[in-house]
Amino acid sequence: MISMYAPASIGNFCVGFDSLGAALAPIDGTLLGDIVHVEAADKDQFSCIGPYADKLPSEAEENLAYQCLVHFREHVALDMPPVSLVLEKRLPIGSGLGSSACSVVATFAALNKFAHPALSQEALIELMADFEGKVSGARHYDNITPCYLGGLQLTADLVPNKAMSLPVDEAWYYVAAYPGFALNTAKARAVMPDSISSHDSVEFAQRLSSYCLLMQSARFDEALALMQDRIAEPYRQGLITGFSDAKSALPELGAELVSISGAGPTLFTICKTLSAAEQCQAWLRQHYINEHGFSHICKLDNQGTRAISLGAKS
Ligand SMILES: Nc1ncnc2c1ncn2[C@@H]1O[C@H](COP(=O)(O)OP(=O)(O)OP(=O)(O)O)[C@@H](O)[C@H]1O
Ligand SMILES: N[C@@H](CCO)C(=O)O
Repeated sequence: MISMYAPASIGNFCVGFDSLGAALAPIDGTLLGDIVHVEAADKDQFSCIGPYADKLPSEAEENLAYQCLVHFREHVALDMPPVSLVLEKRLPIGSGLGSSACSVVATFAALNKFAHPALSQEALIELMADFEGKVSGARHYDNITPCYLGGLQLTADLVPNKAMSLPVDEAWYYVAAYPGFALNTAKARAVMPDSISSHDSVEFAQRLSSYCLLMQSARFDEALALMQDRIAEPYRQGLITGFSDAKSALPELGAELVSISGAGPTLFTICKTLSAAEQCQAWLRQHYINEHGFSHICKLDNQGTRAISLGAKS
């Protein structure tokens, strides 16, 4: 059996709306992401299990992982033997952690490993983006490529091979806090204006290009000082109860940055020390997260999607 794990990710990464994303690895070893199991069977079978399986439509046809299987069989690997495909749905839906991307990436990566079709990495990434775009309201790569390739990725149609990896300060910690309610990505996109002014678009280009060059030059603190989201956050923060309070409170506890993860409602902080990350997490547990939420202190996941053995930590 092939068991493929795909990690959660932060879309937008504050300065890179639809263009910059990072994969997350909780420091306690928790597998924060979806797992897909594929093995040979007498006929194609699909099932969805795991803590968030009951939050998805019960019809297989409406599950992205099943749709990926059908597409793969009909258009990519026509001679693939029948398979049993099990999606272990471990990320909440509409969380801002790239939940649909996780299912799509884990499914295609598992099927790709099982059937070995002649598909380039770029073609596989495009296929993944097509399927994630079906539910999020637009086609973008900023959850897909960090989830698949790991690390921090500059990622878009114009980027060579769809993704370029950026170096990061390995000492930084990221606290990801899911408050316990869903925010639909399409809804969070709909509150944004259709167009932005030439001033704002020039500023966005300056900020993102400077950020990437500074990161590439290992001038991490200067890059961090540029981290502001003027594209999505002003419009989305009103959809996320508690975000403004967290944005005000956490810098006093050592957060260098507080921003929305993807379309929200998960927020993330960047901290330079573990003790600052722990203080931020304690505040978030008390003030931001309800009984259905969770938080993790993370590093970036530099491995991305990978085959795991079934004894792996959950
Ligand atoms: N395997 C799947 N994983 C996640 N969502 C799925 C899956 N299959 C179908 N869906 C549907 O896709 C939609 C996903 O919504 P949305 O894009 O808001 O969530 P998301 O991908 O979890 O968000 P985010 O990227 O912010 O974590 C929901 O309507 C959900 O029912
Ligand atoms: N870049 C996407 C990510 C969605 O998780 C958005 O912000 O809408």
